[in-house]
Amino acid sequence: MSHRSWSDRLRAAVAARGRLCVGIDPHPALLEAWELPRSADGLEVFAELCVEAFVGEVAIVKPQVAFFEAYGSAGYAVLERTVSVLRDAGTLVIADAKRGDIGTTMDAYAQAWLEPESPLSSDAVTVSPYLGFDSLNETVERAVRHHRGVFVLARTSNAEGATLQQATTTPGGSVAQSIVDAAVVRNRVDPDTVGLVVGATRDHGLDLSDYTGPILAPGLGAQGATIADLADIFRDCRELVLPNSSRGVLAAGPSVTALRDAATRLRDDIEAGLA
Ligand SMILES: O=C(O)c1cc(=O)[nH]c(=O)n1[C@@H]1O[C@H](COP(=O)(O)O)[C@@H](O)[C@H]1O
Repeated sequence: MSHRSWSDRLRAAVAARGRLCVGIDPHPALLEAWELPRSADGLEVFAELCVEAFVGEVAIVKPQVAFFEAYGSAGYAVLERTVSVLRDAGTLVIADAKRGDIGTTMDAYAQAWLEPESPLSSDAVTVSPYLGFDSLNETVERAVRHHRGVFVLARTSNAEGATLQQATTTPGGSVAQSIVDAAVVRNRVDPDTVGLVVGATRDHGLDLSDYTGPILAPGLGAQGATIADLADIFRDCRELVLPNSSRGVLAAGPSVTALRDAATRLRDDIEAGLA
């Protein structure tokens, strides 16, 4: 794969095809709506239709690992094929695996998602910093070595995140802000490597003024966030806001044309709304 930095590859992809990150989240209800079996075979067709619809149109695709893992090794085999077909076609892949553990174990997760020779090798992976930001050090170092990215949960889109993420730390400031601040420091060494996850569903209350890296912003559509919300919530840092929608786009399937139209319409609306 390319030896260009993650930052260069991400910025070039966004410049060419916009900021939208479409999710591949094969919920059982969606398999049913698409008249596919709830099995690894159904998953495979679902993923193939998504790939056909999104490749060449959107910059980034984010498969939600949980919906593949639910089918065990057969589901993982589908995920491996999906990730590699997308990447071979020049679409950036963020594996939404949300891993979080002690550093040495995290490094094994990082090996799975970020090592070039791994069958699950992706351009970036989502991780949880809630075992301590420094538990991610080995993961971030591996990402830098292989020109990949890491997206760290800061302020998530779900209501339940608030009590933990908005709690005040010993030095003062919220837990979520401490994650932002740690990302700012780490990115001074390797720009853009540490991305943040900040939900689009509410005002995050974060000071993002020193942060210039990518922000994955889930919550559009099914969780109720709108493009106007994005424009408002991220008013000072729109350049690398990567809005994510999964069910909001996937509801248009199973027609490849309808899926592609839903994705390109949303992509164009986002570009207009965040201009
Ligand atoms: O990391 C994520 O992508 C994520 C973080 C977050 O705060 N909220 C959130 O919804 N997500 C993921 O983003 C996707 C949102 O899906 P939809 O609600 O269908 O658009 C799911 O795969 C979630 O797991």
